[in-house]
Amino acid sequence: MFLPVCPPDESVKQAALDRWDRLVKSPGALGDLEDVGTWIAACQGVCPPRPLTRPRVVVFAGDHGVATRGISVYPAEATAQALIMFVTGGGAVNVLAAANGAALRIVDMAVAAETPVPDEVKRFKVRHGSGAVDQEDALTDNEVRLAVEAGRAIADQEVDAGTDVLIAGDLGIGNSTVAAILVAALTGAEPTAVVGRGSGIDNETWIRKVAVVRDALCRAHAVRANPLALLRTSASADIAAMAAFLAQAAVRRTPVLLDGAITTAAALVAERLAPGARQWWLASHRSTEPSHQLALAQLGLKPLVDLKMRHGEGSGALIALPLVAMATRMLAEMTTFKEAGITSHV
Ligand SMILES: Cc1cc2ncn([C@H]3O[C@H](COP(=O)(O)O)[C@@H](O)[C@H]3O)c2cc1C
Ligand SMILES: O=C(O)c1cccnc1
Repeated sequence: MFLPVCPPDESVKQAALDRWDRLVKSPGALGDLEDVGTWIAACQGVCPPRPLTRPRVVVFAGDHGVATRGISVYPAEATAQALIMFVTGGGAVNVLAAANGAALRIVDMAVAAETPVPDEVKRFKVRHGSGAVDQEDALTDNEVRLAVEAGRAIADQEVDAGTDVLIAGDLGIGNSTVAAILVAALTGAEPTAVVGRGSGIDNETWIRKVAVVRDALCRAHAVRANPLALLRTSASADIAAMAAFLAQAAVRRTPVLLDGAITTAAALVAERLAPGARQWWLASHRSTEPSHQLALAQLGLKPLVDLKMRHGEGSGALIALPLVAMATRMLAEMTTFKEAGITSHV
């Protein structure tokens, strides 16, 4: 369904590692940033790497039937209100995208309400709200196919428009419940181990959320080995599109900064849609959601920063973007010991 994923360039990776050690600093002095710069160079297939100048963010929005189970601080209507707010500006993602000079695209995949947003925002809309996955499938076979096609097409459009790094963001009340279900289904973790505070829920709501995840897991169990069937049964149109977007970015050899619990749950499924895709992804930050930790562990990714964020929208990835951009520039632009005429004792 997805073309094979080629790994980032191994010989360029070696050239980058070699270059870091010739730059005017002691070996390893820039810590994890050296790995980040090396990764960007290997993704670009060139060392020194080009500076990151054309980041693009895509926010995938949709409602989730489980929101009616009382598992969020916010009512389901907040999704549509936040969607309008993103389109007009004022969300964290708007501020952070602007601060980074990143192009921002908002995509309504399955928001329940009709909203006065431009047609292009709704162009890929699959339905009005995805099914409540504790009791019914999120999508039909046709809808999951449309959502995956949308995610793939959006990745292709963004890559073809010229980008050097992509970010996916999420919007949808109840989506931390759906993320927890997917992570539990794919890691075998218990509901109590994946369920967190989401938008800030209290203990009583947390207990309800665990029960919803437990019920949904019974339905997910039979299909967990089949990523498309899992998306249809237990995800949503927005998360299905996000998974396809992450997979296709890797197919198109474009690095992606993952955000928090929701994008990383989508990434867990995307790695199964397009094995090896994870080599094109960087874990930007560590969300406070426990499902995020488990998903990152399965993907073998280590978060760059931990600011105790749990916001989604791509906010954690946009916070990490300047670090990635600076690591890339240091690898490209710092002078070498030889050029500077500096010698060391070793
Ligand atoms: C105004 C607003 C902006 C948001 N931006 C991200 N989220 C995040 O919080 C929600 C997930 O938490 P839960 O699973 O507990 O509902 C999602 O909308 C997610 O995108 C927001 C939520 C709200 C209300
Ligand atoms: O980790 C996240 O991205 C997250 C956590 C809670 C709510 N929304 C997003």
